[in-house]
Amino acid sequence: MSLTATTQWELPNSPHTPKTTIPCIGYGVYNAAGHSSILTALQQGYRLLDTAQLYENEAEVGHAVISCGLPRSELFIITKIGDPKGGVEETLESLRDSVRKSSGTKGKWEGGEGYVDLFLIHNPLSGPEGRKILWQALEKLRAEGSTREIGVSNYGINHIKELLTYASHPPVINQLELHPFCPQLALASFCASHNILLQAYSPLVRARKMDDPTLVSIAQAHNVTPAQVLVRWSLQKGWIPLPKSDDPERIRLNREVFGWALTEEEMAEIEKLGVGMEDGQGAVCPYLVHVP
Ligand SMILES: NC(=O)C1=CN([C@@H]2O[C@H](COP(=O)(O)OP(=O)(O)OC[C@H]3O[C@@H](n4cnc5c(N)ncnc54)[C@H](OP(=O)(O)O)[C@@H]3O)[C@@H](O)[C@H]2O)C=CC1
Ligand SMILES: O=C(O)C(=O)[C@@H](O)[C@H](O)C(=O)CO
Repeated sequence: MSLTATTQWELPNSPHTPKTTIPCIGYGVYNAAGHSSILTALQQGYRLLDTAQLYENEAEVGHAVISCGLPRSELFIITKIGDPKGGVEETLESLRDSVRKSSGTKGKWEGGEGYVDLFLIHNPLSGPEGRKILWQALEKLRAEGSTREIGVSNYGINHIKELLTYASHPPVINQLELHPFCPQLALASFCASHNILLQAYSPLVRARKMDDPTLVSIAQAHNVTPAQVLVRWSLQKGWIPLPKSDDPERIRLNREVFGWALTEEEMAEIEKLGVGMEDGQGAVCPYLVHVP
């Protein structure tokens, strides 16, 4: 299948018929400057926005959803919760608060129409009991229609195996740090074998490798930037990259990754950059997939 700017992937583990689809690229808002950057991203064609309780900008995402002029059905809004707020019911209230903020409107449980498309557990740090409370609250949120899908982030193989012992449906997505310097090969292959799609966070390696000679030389060959090579590599791996920028020109360019492709040889050359970094040595975020 050829990739285009409007390609959507089906979520194989979606419990819905037809299965929910998700844009193949998104805009991440961690540390983003706010409403104006988010609106620029939407104007430039991004339709997926990735926020979190931690980022303290869910309300700015909600404001953009309401003010951007696009039909809500064209947007895909993701948010995340880090830890439980007591038991399942208290945690459900916290999830609902996020839905209200991120959708910019009242939620269904209070007579409104607000919903998000995907709610993730941000990381596995709350331990086995906490993770179970979070998932049970998320299942309730999905059951009432306040999120279409639920999933995880920074989950390692053991966390997913644990989740599968009590989940009514497997997670649709695992959002991970994924780029050439953090390839997470074993985890990526485990997720693929369980139909869990991968979202690639920090796909630009937080701009730390823009002068890497391999990336620079491949970028020159295609008359693009090293950032575009990183995003295109991620797409061709079958992941959903979430590049972040506050610069309008970079926001535009980071998504100009269609209509050209990396060759198999270039893909393999970039893959080699991660040899020896399979256990997270090249990670730029705290490496969480091995926490108990
Ligand atoms: N689930 C999780 O635990 C995590 C999720 N995420 C998600 O992933 C998103 C992206 O990850 P993030 O960590 O922000 O890192 P990215 O890899 O997207 O890098 C962002 C950095 O790269 C710079 N940059 C962007 N475009 C270019 C370019 N074309 N050339 C040079 N520099 C550029 C940005 O600066 P500038 O703005 O000035 O352009 C910024 O400093 C987050 O916003 C968040 O949504 C991120 C981390 C953890
Ligand atoms: O962006 C996120 O979702 C994160 O959890 C990370 O950015 C994390 O907070 C971090 O990078 C701390 O340095």
